[in-house]
Amino acid sequence: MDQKDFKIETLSEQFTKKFQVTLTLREPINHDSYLFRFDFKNPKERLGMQAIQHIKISGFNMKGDAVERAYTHVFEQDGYFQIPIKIYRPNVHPQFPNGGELTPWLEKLNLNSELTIKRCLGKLFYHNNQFIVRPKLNNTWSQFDTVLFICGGSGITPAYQLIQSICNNPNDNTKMVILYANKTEQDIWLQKELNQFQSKHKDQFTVHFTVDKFDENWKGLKGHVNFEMMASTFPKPTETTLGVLCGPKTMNKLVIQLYEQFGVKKDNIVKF
Ligand SMILES: Cc1cc2nc3c(=O)[nH]c(=O)nc-3n(C[C@H](O)[C@H](O)[C@H](O)COP(=O)(O)OP(=O)(O)OC[C@H]3O[C@@H](n4cnc5c(N)ncnc54)[C@H](O)[C@@H]3O)c2cc1C
Repeated sequence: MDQKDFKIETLSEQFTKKFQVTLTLREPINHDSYLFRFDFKNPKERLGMQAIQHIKISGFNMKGDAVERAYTHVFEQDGYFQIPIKIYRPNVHPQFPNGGELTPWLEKLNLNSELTIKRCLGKLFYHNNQFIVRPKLNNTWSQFDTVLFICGGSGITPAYQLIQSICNNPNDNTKMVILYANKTEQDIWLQKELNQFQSKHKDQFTVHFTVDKFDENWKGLKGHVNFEMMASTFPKPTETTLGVLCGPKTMNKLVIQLYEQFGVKKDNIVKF
């Protein structure tokens, strides 16, 4: 697709059609997360979306009510795609005795079950070195020299999709720096893959991990993301700096304030 040909309306069918996929694999990643694999009926089919778009999975809560949630695939090949999913189990967190609505159902779903998904247009559209910020409201392509990311936990997946797309596009020299926050090192998703992107694209991509709890072997950053951490890891923002974020609600609220305080233009701050 060429930039000039892009119109949200032309993609509307892609984003309204619901279809069935089969859960074929659920491999543990750590204590509360799995890599889910979903297969299409047609072994040649793909999600075929631009970065950064997600899907919505429909399912049920424990009461049997229909629930829909957003997920971002991190890998796809002909016939299937994979998504890491964190499970919010009941009776784990004192504030949330019932756990999450959809993910406990996903954890218990039998392999080879069919489930319904649909493709969705996210808050940022990337194609060929250019972006549309908030594509539901705006049709203007912009170019950014630098993309800053602040992600927490499972919020890495949309960022990873964009990092992958930019690093794999030889015509895109956009610089990227990510601050990725987790409770412990075991909670970090895609650590190996992010480190590999950093080694392969030294001049373009830098990743910084920060964790709340650590032992004496931990070499990364420590504690919650704050202004000082941003100042020591991010380049000074300009008009063409994009600041993206994806994490838990309370973290997102703080990160938006931090980006503004750090000098990222308000219009260039995007929450996935
Ligand atoms: C664009 C986008 C892409 C996303 N991509 C992914 C992805 O690739 N992978 C992924 O895992 N998620 C992703 N998410 C998050 C996902 O959409 C769901 O919000 C998440 O799976 C929780 O769904 P739920 O119905 O189980 O929980 P909900 O009922 O929605 O409740 C979730 C909230 O309840 C609280 N909570 C409930 N139980 C617990 C518990 N045991 N411990 C701690 N807190 C608890 C937390 O505040 C948590 O945020 C994405 C979200 C967006 C917006």
